[in-house]
Formats: sequence, C-alpha cells, structure tokens
Amino acid sequence: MLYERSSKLFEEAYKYIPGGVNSPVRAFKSVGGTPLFMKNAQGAYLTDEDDRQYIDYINSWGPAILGHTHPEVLEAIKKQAEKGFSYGTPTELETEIAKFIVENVPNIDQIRMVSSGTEACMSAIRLARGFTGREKFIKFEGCYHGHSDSFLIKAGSGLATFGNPSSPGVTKGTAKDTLTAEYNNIEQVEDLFKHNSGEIAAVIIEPVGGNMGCVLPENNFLQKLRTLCDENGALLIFDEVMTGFRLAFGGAQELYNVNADIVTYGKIIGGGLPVGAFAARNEIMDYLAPKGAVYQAGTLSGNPLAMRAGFETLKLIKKDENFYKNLAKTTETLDFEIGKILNEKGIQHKINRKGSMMSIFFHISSVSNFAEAGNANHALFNNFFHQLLANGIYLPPSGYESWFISDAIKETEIDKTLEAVRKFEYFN
Ligand SMILES: Cc1ncc(COP(=O)(O)O)c(CN[C@@H](CN)CCC(=O)O)c1O
Repeated sequence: MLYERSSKLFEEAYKYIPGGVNSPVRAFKSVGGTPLFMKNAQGAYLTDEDDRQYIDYINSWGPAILGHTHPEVLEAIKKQAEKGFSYGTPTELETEIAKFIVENVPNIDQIRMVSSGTEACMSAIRLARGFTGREKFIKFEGCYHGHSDSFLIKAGSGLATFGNPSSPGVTKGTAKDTLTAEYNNIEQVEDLFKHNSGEIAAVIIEPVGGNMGCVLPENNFLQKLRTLCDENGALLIFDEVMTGFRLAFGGAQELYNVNADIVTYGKIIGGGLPVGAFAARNEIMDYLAPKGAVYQAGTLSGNPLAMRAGFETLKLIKKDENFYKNLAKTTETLDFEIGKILNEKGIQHKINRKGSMMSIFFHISSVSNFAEAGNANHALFNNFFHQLLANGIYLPPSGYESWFISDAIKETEIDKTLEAVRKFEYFN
C-alpha cells in the first residue's frame, strides 16, 4: 500500500500532537489524504518513511533555497555546534550577519533577530505603533504574516467596519485595530485612510503574495502604497519572510525599487534553522528596547547555530552572481513547459510566477487577489497534487500556497516533473 509507514506514523502522531502535526498546513487537510512523513532531505529530494523519493517544491516552505543539506552549510553548522548551542549572550557572529544583511539590503540600518516570521511581523507592528503613536494597521486579504492575534482577522462587511477574528481566541478588541483591504485594490486603501485619518500606524503587505498562491502586485500597487503611507504619516511594512533573499538579494525592495519603512525576514535567513528578523532605518529601530521603549525579546534570538546556518546560506547565494538568474530561468522553464502540457490536455489554468515563486490555478484566466484565488478549481488542484505525488513530485499541499524552487532543481528534475505532469489524467 502506498505511504504505508506514513499512515501508521500519522495515526501514532495523532495521539500526541494536535492533528498529528506541529503546523496545520502539513496535515494535508486542504488536499485530503495522509500526510507523508519524511526522514531525509538531500539536494532537490525528500525521502519518506516508505523509502520513496520526491522532488521537493516546498523546500521547508522556502528556507532550502540552495536545496536541502548543502554540504558547506552542513559543515559550518557542525563546526559551530562544537562550540556550543546557545549562550544567551551577545556573540560576534550576530554582528557579522547583521552587518552583512544591512550592507546588502536597501534602506535598512539595523536588524533585530527573532526565531520565526510570526515574531518578526508582530514585532514590526508593535514597533510601528510605538514609533507613530497610532494603533490601527492595514493588512490585505490572502496575506499571511504569521499567527499572532492581530493578523488572524478577516475582512468585516463593508470597508468602514472593523475586521472580525478569523480564529477563536482572537478578541474583538484586537480585531478592531486591524483593517483589511483587497490585494491590488488601491481605492480600498485610500478609503481606509480616509475613514481612519490619523489613526493608521502602518500598512503591512507581502510584496509578492505567497499565501493565496503566488499573486503579484499590479499597476504599481507597491509604489502607490508607498505614496499613500507618506501622505498619511503611516509606515509601510514589507513582509519579506518569503520573498526576502528569494526574489533578489535585496528582496522585493530591490526588485520593485520600492523602499519600505520596516522589512521582515524569515525562512532563508535561517537556512533551515529557526530565524526571523525585522529591520529598518536608525530613526525607527532606535525605538526598540533596550535603546528605546518598545519592548521585544527572545531567549534564542540570534542563536549561534541558527545564525551560522543562515549566514553560510546567504554568503553562498551572494557568491554566485548568476544565482537568481538561474533560479528564475528554472522557474520560467517549469512555467512554460507545464503550461504547454496543460494546454495540450485542454485544461484551462493560470500560472502566476515571480522569480523562483510560482503557483498554478485551475479553470481561471487571472488571479490578482484572494477572492479570485478562491474561484480557482481547488478540487482539480488537489487531484493534480495527488497524481504528481504518486509520481514522485512533492508540491505544496494546497492551492493557496506558492511553490518554492531551489537551486538544486536542474534539468533532470525538470524532466521528471514534466513527465509526471504528462501522466496527469484529468476527468472533466
Ligand atoms: C509571508 C509570511 N510571513 C510570515 C510567515 C510566518 O512565519 P513563521 O512564523 O511560520 O516562521 C509566513 C509563513 N509561511 C507559511 C507558508 N505559507 C509557513 C508554513 C507553515 O505555516 O507551516 C509567511 O509566508
């Protein structure tokens, strides 16, 4: 039976871990079926507990941009581990990686390390509130900034009303300070600023959406947000947890030539170990404890092992002047070739792509926001997911997730992926 050992392990896990997983998306609820338990990850490949190999298009949701277990990163982590795991004191290594990032990313002077993207984004909101003295902020439907209360809000009915909690346990008091707008809808953002004049601390956005599937900013949307924030005294926060060091070394700020006021990071800057970060110019970061009054802290923030994994990953990327060109080329090839096969099969679809991020939406001609992503045929995506999985191709288990292409995906892996797509049997 396919996935036999994973099925047994899932049953066991279910007894001790809520839903059998430590993060919901891994449970395959969106695509159905039993989540696969992996036991090894090397380069472009995952190996499951039934010793089946998969070409990995998740790459731990972004961190493994070099491919899994890069030998030089592995060696560096081993050496670092011999010096201890965590000191709870400042270390020179933290300054080295902070300096390296500050020198390579536009428009930031200081960076604070944390242990997850959620921590980075929630701290960025607190910092923006502390800096502006305002309480409300705008987020966009379909953008995910981690699971802190103020982000788990869905749009209220009508723009002027407040958001509603999208999860039990989030209070109405929290929800009233989170305003939501539709991605790519600048008029709604203008309205929110008009209805909440002088009260909005920040606008936070995924500069390229990755949590509603891959959705791109259109018609200079990011530049227009920059202008609106300047006109209204609000800070623009780019959540680059996914896009940071993925779309370009300077992230979406560099790629779209739009400067945010605060930028958040995660995933790649930890190289697979737990790291998040947020960064800004001195004027803003000086508000942060212990220099300023905005409190934020973390036991394992700047942890030497995680810093070493992230630093080595970033240096390896930086050293390869063709890194992003090659990644984008691989992704473009997958886009065009998969698109050709789906067209030959007569399957209407839209592939959104930027750099090494892409998503396939079925039975729809364009996807520019969360509602349109929801109108795609997700049952067909789920069918596509499972048929590819059975043929050794591991896609993100949801039509609302971006694929993450790694540098370990080469011609062989592209050919195997296209072979699996050719075998896809589509029933109308
Ligand atoms: C743009 C963006 N901002 C913040 C976060 C939260 O980061 P974490 O707290 O999961 O490290 C994320 C986390 N991304 C999801 C994948 N869509 C992580 C996977 C999961 O939740 O298990 C993100 O994509």
